[in-house]
Amino acid sequence: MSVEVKICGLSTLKTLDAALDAGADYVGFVFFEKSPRNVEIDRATTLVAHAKGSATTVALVVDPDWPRLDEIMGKVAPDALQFHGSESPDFLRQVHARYPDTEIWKALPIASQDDLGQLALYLSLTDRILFDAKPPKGADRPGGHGRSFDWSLLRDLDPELGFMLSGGLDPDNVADAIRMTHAMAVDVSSGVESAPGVKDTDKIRAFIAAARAVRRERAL
Ligand SMILES: O=C(O)c1ccccc1N[C@@H]1O[C@H](COP(=O)(O)O)[C@@H](O)[C@H]1O
Repeated sequence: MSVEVKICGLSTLKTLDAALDAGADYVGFVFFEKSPRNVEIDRATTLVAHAKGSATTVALVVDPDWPRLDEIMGKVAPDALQFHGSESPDFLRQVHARYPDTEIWKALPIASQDDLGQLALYLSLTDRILFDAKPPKGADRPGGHGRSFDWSLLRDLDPELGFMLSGGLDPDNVADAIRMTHAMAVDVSSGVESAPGVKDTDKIRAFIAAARAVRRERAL
């Protein structure tokens, strides 16, 4: 069984190449000014063009307005949009109508069993659900804090949902996270950095190798 890997928050060619060479399935770029991983449109356009065909390119956005979304879609042209804010199901329906060829992903913040109730609202509208930890109180961004949540909350979910697990993953814990949740895909940002926004090529390689090792074990 194959575990897919996304490396998010890339902003340089060197670290993007490290992720691609190590076999990342997805590479993510953050379009949120308050994030230390925010990338400008011109740089993102270059990075996405470089990655096209090697990995699925994902633009992470947070409650974007239409001009911002149109700019990202018009210039950067990612394969997928990862909505990481409070976007409503109706808004995502409108995004799909406007960009029918683009995958729509939705991040859901999880801290308790009740939070899984959101799944029913978004499942049929999205190509992928991503579970993330809730941000700390007063945080100025909804993700990318290196915080994990109680993975056992996902234990009874149908792995066929194809959900992606994120939040506080790193090379040392990703194998346990996959074994416990049966996630079909994992996503990391802080856990492969040497400082906020500074990706570390050794950690990227170690993370992908650790996730791939679980794939081999599960295939035995
Ligand atoms: O990375 C960010 O700065 C960010 C900003 C706004 C929303 C989401 C963000 N990151 C995403 O959050 C999850 C978990 O990240 P981490 O591995 O715990 O750092 C992941 O999808 C990030 O891409």
